[in-house]
Amino acid sequence: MAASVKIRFNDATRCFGAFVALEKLNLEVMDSEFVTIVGPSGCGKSTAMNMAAGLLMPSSGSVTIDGEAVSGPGPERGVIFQQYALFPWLTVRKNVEFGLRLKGMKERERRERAMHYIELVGLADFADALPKTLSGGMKQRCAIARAYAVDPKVLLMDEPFGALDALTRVRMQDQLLGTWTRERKTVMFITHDVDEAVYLANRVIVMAAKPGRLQEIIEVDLPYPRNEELRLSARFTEIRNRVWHAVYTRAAPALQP
Ligand SMILES: Nc1ncnc2c1ncn2[C@@H]1O[C@H](COP(=O)(O)OP(=O)(O)OP(=O)(O)O)[C@@H](O)[C@H]1O
Repeated sequence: MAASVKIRFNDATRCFGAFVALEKLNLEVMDSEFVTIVGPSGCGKSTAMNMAAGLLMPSSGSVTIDGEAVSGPGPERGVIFQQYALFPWLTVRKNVEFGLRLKGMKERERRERAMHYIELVGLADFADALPKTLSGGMKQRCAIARAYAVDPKVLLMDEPFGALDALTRVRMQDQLLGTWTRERKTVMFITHDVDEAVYLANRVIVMAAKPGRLQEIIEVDLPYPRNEELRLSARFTEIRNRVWHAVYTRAAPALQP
């Protein structure tokens, strides 16, 4: 069966006053696809994602999810930012249960469901811990479990691993891919890290600035599951170099003196 379009940006444009932050973005993200978005600072990555999240409305054009125009935030879209945004006074489990409580789920079911996702991200031993006792990587895993628990159709992730050290980051990438392989949500993931963009994605969306716009789409025809060996392969290096070239030579020409 052919994959259906999950998220569609249709000439999506966003201005702030006279400033064009994003110009006529046309992009289709397929159901169950993992796309990453890279590009220089200010190219409209977060603007595009916030429009899909319903946190920002297009000035013209539209963004649809399953063919329905996005008109505000909704439970079918899980949003994860670089800052972990956990409730500091709630334990890991209570944080993960939060959205389920809002949905009116009964306590027992809520607890079971929360624990399932807490185990999935490897935090079972920390279910009763408060966020302040967790490392950055653990907090972000908690945020991911919380997003997954409400069973969104789409995960929107804005530089979720940007604040993590290199080793934790690589581990988080593997864990996220493991979860994605099992659950097959549609994922849009913003990053500044070209290696991360290639390692995770089916396709890398390269954007350019002034005005923010789509520059190029690069297919990543590497098989899943992906692993460290793959990162060292000639094919990975070749694709990484293509993305690098698109971002740093074409989307972000050298700064003028
Ligand atoms: N609320 C706002 N008011 C005015 N300008 C804004 C607003 N939000 C974003 N912009 C501008 O729009 C442009 C695109 O911003 P956006 O945050 O989408 O870029 P980005 O590609 O995500 O950047 P970065 O990689 O630095 O996070 C930037 O020049 C930014 O200054």
